[in-house]
Amino acid sequence: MENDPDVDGGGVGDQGVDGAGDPVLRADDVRKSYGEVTALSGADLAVGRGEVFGLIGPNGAGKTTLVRALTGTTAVEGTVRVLGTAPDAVDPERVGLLPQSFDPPGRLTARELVAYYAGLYDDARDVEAVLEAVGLASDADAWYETLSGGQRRRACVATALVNDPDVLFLDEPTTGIDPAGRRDIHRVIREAAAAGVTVFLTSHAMGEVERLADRVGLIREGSIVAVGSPESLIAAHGGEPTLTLRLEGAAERDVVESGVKAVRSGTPYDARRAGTTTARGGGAAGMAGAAGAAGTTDAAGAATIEITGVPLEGIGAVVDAVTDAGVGVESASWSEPSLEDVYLELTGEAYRPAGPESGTEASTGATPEPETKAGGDSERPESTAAEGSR
Ligand SMILES: Nc1ncnc2c1ncn2[C@@H]1O[C@H](COP(=O)(O)OP(=O)(O)OP(=O)(O)O)[C@@H](O)[C@H]1O
Repeated sequence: MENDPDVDGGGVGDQGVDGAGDPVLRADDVRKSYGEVTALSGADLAVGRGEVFGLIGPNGAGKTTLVRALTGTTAVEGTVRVLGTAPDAVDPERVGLLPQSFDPPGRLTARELVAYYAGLYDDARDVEAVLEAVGLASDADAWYETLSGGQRRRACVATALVNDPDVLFLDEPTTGIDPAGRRDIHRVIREAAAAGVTVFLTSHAMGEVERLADRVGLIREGSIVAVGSPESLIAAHGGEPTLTLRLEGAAERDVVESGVKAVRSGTPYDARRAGTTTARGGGAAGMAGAAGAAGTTDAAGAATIEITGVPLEGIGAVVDAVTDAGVGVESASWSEPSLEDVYLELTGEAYRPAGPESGTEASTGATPEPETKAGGDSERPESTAAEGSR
C-alpha cells in the first residue's frame, strides 16, 4: 500500500461507513491461487454505503478474482465481508452482479430476459422501469441475439439492477457500449449511488472511472497498491500539468532560449528544461539539462517550449511573460494529469486501449488547442477482453 497522506490505505473514511459503522464491503488479506498462478496476493479494501468504488489494474492483475471473492463465487483465503457477513451468506436480494462474462439465451427478448431475473426475487423492481433506466425500452421486444453489443450489455446491466440491490457489482459494465449507451449506464450508476447503493465497478475505461468513482483502487499483481479519490491519486501520482507554447517565427535557438528565460524569470513555476531540439530548429541540442522549460523544435520547424507545473489559472501569466519578452506565442496547449498517468506511474504500463481508439489520447504537447487528457471514455473493445483467454 502506498504510504501517502493524501491517499488512504483502503479505509473508508467518513463517507465509507454505513449506519452500523461497518463497511458494506471489506476484504482483508485476501489470497487466491489457481495452481501456480497467484491471482490475489493479500488484497485489502473497504467500501462504504453509497460509495462508487472503481477497481483498475492491468490485465490479469486480479480484478475479476476480487469481484468473485466479494460475491462468494470463488473460495479464497483471508476475510471477506459483504453487508457484514460472509459473501455466500448474504441475502441474494441485496446483491446485484454483472459478471464480465455473461451470455444469456439468444432467443429471449430483452424484456423476457429482465423479467426472468425479476421472477427470481420476491420484491423485484418494475421490469419496464428497469428497461427504461438502461435505455432499452424501445428495443425490449428484440431477441437478445439480434441486439447490438451495446444493447446486450445494457440488458445485462438491467438484470443486475432488477432486484433493487444494496450492493451492485459491475465487472466491465460498459465494454462494447457506444458513448450514448455509456452515458445511460453512467447515469444509472450515479442514480443508484445517490439512492444509497454501494457500487463496485471494474473498468478499463480510465475516463469513466475518473468521472464515476468516489474512490479508486489500483490493483497490481493481486494486491491493492493505492486507494484514494481520483483527485488524490492524481495529485499523488499523476505528475504535473504541462503547458506547451508554440512560438512564432523561425525556430531559432535564441527564440527558444528567450522563451525559456522569460518563463523562468517572469513566472513562479518551477519548470524543468528537459527537451532537446532537432538540428532543423537551430541545433540547440546543448540546451538540455538545466532546470527550466523544455525547448524543442517540432517537426514543422516551429519553436516549442514546455513548462510543467502550470495550473490552469497560471497559463495567462506564462504567456504574458513570454510575449513581454518579445517572443510571440502562436498557440498554447495545456494538459493536466489524469488517472491514466496514475496508472502509468503505478503499474509501469502505459494505459493503451486496444483497437481504433488506441493512442488517440496521447498528448504530444504540441497540439494547437487546449486539451485535457481526462476527457475521453476510452474503452477496450469486447474482442480483446481477457475473459476469452482462459
Ligand atoms: N479460473 C481460473 N483458472 C486459472 N487461472 C485463472 C482463473 N481465473 C483467473 N486466473 C488467473 O488469475 C490471474 C488474475 O485473473 P483475473 O481475471 O482476476 O484478472 P483481471 O485483472 O480481471 O484481468 P482482466 O483485466 O484481463 O480481466 C490471471 O493470471 C488469470 O489468468
